[in-house]
Amino acid sequence: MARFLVTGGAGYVGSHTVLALVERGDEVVVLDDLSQGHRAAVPPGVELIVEDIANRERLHEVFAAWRFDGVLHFAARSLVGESMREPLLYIAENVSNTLRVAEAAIKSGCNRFVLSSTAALFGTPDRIPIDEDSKLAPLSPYGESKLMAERGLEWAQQIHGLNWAALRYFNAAGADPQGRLGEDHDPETHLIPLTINAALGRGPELTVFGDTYDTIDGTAVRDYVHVTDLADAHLRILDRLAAGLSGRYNVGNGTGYSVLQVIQAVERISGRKVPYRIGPPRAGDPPVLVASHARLRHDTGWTPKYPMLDDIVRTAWNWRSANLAGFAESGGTSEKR
Ligand SMILES: NC(=O)c1ccc[n+]([C@@H]2O[C@H](COP(=O)([O-])OP(=O)(O)OC[C@H]3O[C@@H](n4cnc5c(N)ncnc54)[C@H](O)[C@@H]3O)[C@@H](O)[C@H]2O)c1
Ligand SMILES: O=c1ccn([C@@H]2O[C@H](COP(=O)(O)OP(=O)(O)O[C@H]3O[C@H](CO)[C@H](O)[C@H](O)[C@H]3O)[C@@H](O)[C@H]2O)c(=O)[nH]1
Repeated sequence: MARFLVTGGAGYVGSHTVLALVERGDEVVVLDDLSQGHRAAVPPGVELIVEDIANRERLHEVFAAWRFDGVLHFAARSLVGESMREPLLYIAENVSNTLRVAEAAIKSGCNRFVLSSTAALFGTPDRIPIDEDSKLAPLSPYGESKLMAERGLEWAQQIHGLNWAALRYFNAAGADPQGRLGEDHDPETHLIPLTINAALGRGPELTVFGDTYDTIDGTAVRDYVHVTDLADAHLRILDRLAAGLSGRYNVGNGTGYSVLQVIQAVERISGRKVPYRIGPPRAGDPPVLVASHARLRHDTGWTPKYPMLDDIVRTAWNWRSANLAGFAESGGTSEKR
């Protein structure tokens, strides 16, 4: 059994990963300021420290007190659109917070670090599928901030011997197949929950951002990867870091689906019509993002257990239709900044 700190562990991808760690018998402490996360997303028995990771002194105290074997760093600002309005805030916060967590880890002797990174590093990719050697050219301050964080960690490896990995998620999607957790952001910007809310009549009609791309039906194509598969990638990477092996990995299914295909999947699974209209393309949206996960599979044996879009959408639909008000229904609160 090992002990891990999970920053942002009350959020979407973090909470699913916490659950997977607990299920395999690891001890977990969550550090989250609940600006987006939910108390109810933290499993019973897991210590939740409500704190801003920008608090350097507190970080050092937490690392010194718990002597972690590793840290999984999810906490970040992660809205691409917001980053286009607040570039300096995004870069300053995401980079400095990541490096603060790494600094506290190193100082306490904890030398396994996993960074939640992103496909947004690649901007408009030079080839599909995107492998780890594809050109890095972020189109947003959000993507830039994650690239800079990766570079900082590389220096920490060279100079301090930190074993670290960047997991560059493509589009995290779906919900715990047993229905214990799901996706609940405020504001929600992600396609699948927005489409489900539109089908449920609980949100506005969906706007499809552009239908004139050079794709199967003119709408943008993304690689939706099940959040439980993402969680599994973290567990495998932690084992690899224990063997002293660092690396950067793209994490996606290797299959792309268009926005209209997602709408059709939600209609199939829910049995309801999705009200939508076609709008203009969203600034900075690449037409197609699809991952090669060959490196991750080769190095860790990872393969997606839920690669089919219908399965991804079904788990998201099951959770949302059973929790119409999200985590608020299970007594959870989000303590907004
Ligand atoms: N969801 C995706 O499709 C996706 C894709 C690529 C990368 N990522 C990255 O994965 C990570 C998790 O994404 P998510 O979708 O689960 O986001 P999320 O917003 O659901 O989770 C982030 C969590 O971090 C917490 N947090 C934010 N700032 C904090 C701070 N300063 N101090 C303490 N806690 C703080 C929030 O309260 C929240 O619980 C992020 O780093 C994001 O950039 C997500
Ligand atoms: O109302 C909407 C919302 C989204 N989309 C489209 O649906 C697709 C998926 O959009 P999301 O906003 O769900 O996700 P993104 O691909 O924009 O962004 C995700 O992947 C990025 C990597 O490229 C970042 O990592 C980011 O954090 C993560 O949310 C895109 O083609 C987008 O244009 C719509 O048509 N209408």
